[in-house]
Amino acid sequence: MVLSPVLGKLVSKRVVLASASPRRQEILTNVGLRFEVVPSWFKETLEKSSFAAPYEYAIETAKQKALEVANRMHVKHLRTPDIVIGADTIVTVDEQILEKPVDKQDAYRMLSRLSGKEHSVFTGVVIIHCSSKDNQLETEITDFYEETKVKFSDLSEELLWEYIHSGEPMDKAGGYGIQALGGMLVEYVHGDFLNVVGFPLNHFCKKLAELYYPPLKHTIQHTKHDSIPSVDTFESLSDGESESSSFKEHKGASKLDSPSGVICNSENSSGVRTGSVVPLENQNGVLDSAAKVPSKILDLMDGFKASKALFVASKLKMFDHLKKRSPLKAEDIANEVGTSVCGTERLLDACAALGLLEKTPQGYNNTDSANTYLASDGEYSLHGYIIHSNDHLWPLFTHLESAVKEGSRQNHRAFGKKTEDLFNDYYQSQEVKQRFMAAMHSIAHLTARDVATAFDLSEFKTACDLGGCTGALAHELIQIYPNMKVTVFDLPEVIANSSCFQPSEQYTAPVTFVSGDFFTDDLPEADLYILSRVLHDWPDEKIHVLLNRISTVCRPGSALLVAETVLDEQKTHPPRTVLQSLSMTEGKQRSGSEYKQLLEKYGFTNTQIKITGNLLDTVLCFKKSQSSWHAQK
Ligand SMILES: O=c1[nH]cc([C@@H]2O[C@H](COP(=O)(O)OP(=O)(O)OP(=O)(O)O)[C@@H](O)[C@H]2O)c(=O)[nH]1
Repeated sequence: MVLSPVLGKLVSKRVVLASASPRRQEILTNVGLRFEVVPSWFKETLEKSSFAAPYEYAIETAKQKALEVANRMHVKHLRTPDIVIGADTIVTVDEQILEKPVDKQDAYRMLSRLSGKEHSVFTGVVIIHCSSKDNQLETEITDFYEETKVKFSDLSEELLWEYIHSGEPMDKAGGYGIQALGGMLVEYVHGDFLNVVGFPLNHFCKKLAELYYPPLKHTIQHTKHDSIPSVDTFESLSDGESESSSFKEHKGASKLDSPSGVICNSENSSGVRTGSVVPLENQNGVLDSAAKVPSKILDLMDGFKASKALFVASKLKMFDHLKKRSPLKAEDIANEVGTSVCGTERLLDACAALGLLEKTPQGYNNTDSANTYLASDGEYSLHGYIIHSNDHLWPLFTHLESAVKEGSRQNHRAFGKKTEDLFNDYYQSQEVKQRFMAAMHSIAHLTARDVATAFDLSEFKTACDLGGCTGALAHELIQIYPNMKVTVFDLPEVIANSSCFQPSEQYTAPVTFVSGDFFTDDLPEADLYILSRVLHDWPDEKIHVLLNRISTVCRPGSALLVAETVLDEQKTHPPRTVLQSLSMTEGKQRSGSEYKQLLEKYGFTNTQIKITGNLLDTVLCFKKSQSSWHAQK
């Protein structure tokens, strides 16, 4: 796999695409980049005549779009992204810049100018690395542009108007979409096709490679850096926590003239070359193919060890101890948690190797991520979900072979109980119940902001989160939409245990908790119903009952918001969700078109899907009027 490592460097980062363009989202999603979409509010009104060249205008517009999003996220949502990507596509012909047509006449004006001629398409792209210092947003901006030449055939008036009436030109630079009907107008394309569509992917990957893996200084004159460097060089770099510092080191280093100032992936952190790597490098600082190892496969082989190390360190509350007091030596932690010193030291070293802890001569410290996500009182603690993964999912996955052979969930093998009995257990044992709720709360709290902001929900005055468990999403909704009244509807046993998960702050409009079973009891009235991480869990018969009931209580114009991870149409992405299916629940994960189809069956229309690039995507659909729904059935 030659392409992914450079994008893989972004996996552990909060990446935001500051663009409403569905094409940009698709291009980046298709190559496996996970990102959040936050469309920019920057109005494209810069004075074109003040730029010496059209590409400067495109770059500046892209920069303003991205900066607006970075600032807004930092100030308004108190969430500083790691990276914001912005882009702007323009067309130039006869020294004029064409953007998106404002109406059909404007589209006509643009397309008739392009008819029979060659024009240029420029996309300016900006990558902003953000950080927060003393609550101030700090940015490092990288920009570039790409030009592609496109020639149109002579367009007859009839063809031109037929194309305009298709509606395609309206949201596209220059008034055409080369990827669809507009492709029929094109005689030739010289350059990157995706640049015309709105995002120069090839140049973007090269830019990332340059940023994250600058070539060794002493080899620069030998290196024609026009392709994405080879994989193993990248993969030998660590991912995760240390990434941002490695980016800074590389950036700083690339500005230095002396080769000794370059910190590269074949040097250790003290700048000393590691013996085994040096002799294997070719002139470009890239490992020779004879020395290549299948890193990805090796990582997969070892993945279970890493998971278990994380689970055990979490279960033993090592991250909690280190959050309270650090640095701590292995003996201190062993004493606190009652484990052997030698075993504890090995586990702590493993956690340091995985980038979860820092090891210093004074002892071990939590990384920032460990404080935020792994300590049980961390702001976005995943502790509950990690314990659930260890105690519940791990035993199930050890029986994966039987699960695949039999095509069924392996609760009987893993826990000696049938699925139904195990489920009932959840609501009998207080400890298991709390553990399960803590797991659900971890994920709901972590994803609440994404789900609540994927669409503008301010038009809804009342919402009901069906199966809303601890109310994590409900609390986020009332924070973002202070005029909204939110009800959480869940089983009585769940509601009875939800009080310990409530945030300490007081809200003016509190969340209302109502107990009931959404398969049998009356559903509270609401303008917006929410099903977050519900549908994938249930078999079709149950989903039929649930959606039928929601559809019946939903008034025309009311809406349903579904939060799930939406699979790509091939159902191989995102891998986390595809792997989740292996637990063989009776439910299933769905693609965007499957959700759309499913919801339409129950009278929901105008389905919009937002791929957030994070843990949960969202699907919003509206209830049709009864008459039109029945007419269709
Ligand atoms: O052949 C094609 N050419 C252009 C496009 C699409 O056109 C728009 C260009 O507009 P802009 O760069 O201003 O981007 P917006 O859509 O307004 O989104 P932002 O939120 O990023 O400003 C872009 O969507 C291209 O994809 C096309 O589809 N085909």
